[in-house]
Amino acid sequence: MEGLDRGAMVDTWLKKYRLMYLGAIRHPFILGIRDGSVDMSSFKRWLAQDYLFVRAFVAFLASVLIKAWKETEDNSDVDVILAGVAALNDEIAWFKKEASKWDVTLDGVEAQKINLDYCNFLESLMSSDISYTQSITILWAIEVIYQESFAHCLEDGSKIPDELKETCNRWGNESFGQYCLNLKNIANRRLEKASDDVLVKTEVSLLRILEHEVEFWNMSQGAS
Ligand SMILES: Cc1ncc(CO)c(N)n1
Repeated sequence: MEGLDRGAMVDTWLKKYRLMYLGAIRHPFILGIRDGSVDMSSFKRWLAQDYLFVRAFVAFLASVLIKAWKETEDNSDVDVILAGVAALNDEIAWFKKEASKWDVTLDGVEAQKINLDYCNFLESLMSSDISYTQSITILWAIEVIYQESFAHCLEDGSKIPDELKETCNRWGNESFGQYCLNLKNIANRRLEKASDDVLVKTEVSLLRILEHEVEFWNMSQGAS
């Protein structure tokens, strides 16, 4: 794609798909958490389903780690991803603790169709046929949507109920924001040198992630 400034490919895409992106990071479910009107049964459904999603996400992250190890020269990308792996370890423990606080059972909970579809898509992205450039960009997209969604809940004027503050902090905190920025910088650096084929594949999968993320919030509010 000659003539296109690829220095900040990810930012170009965010502009191009701004409305869809806003649909994901300013979803009514998130706005409900921010203003305290969220239906607690929706929150509990989200909690159990997201736990299942995160278990699949662990495997996806491991696949990105392997690609980074194979395809990068120094250790810096691997270190960024490894920090993400460590954070997911904490996250899984947090889900278990949070679920018991809300009397939500995680063992034996069944994934809803929307969740299964998303997990299947994620699994297709774990294949060794998918380039490191595409996977790191997808990793960034999945993380930044949660980061921007929950950071918005913490911004001025929010009325989040006390018992949901921990959830918002988990993804809305500054160090998670820094992690997302690190992922974004890696993605931009890789995309700058990517072939047109990789660029097209990455853009298409990025759009699908946006759709799956919106669907995931819809599911939390009862869609099936
Ligand atoms: C559905 C979904 N997307 C993104 C994240 C970020 O970790 C998550 N936990 N769940």
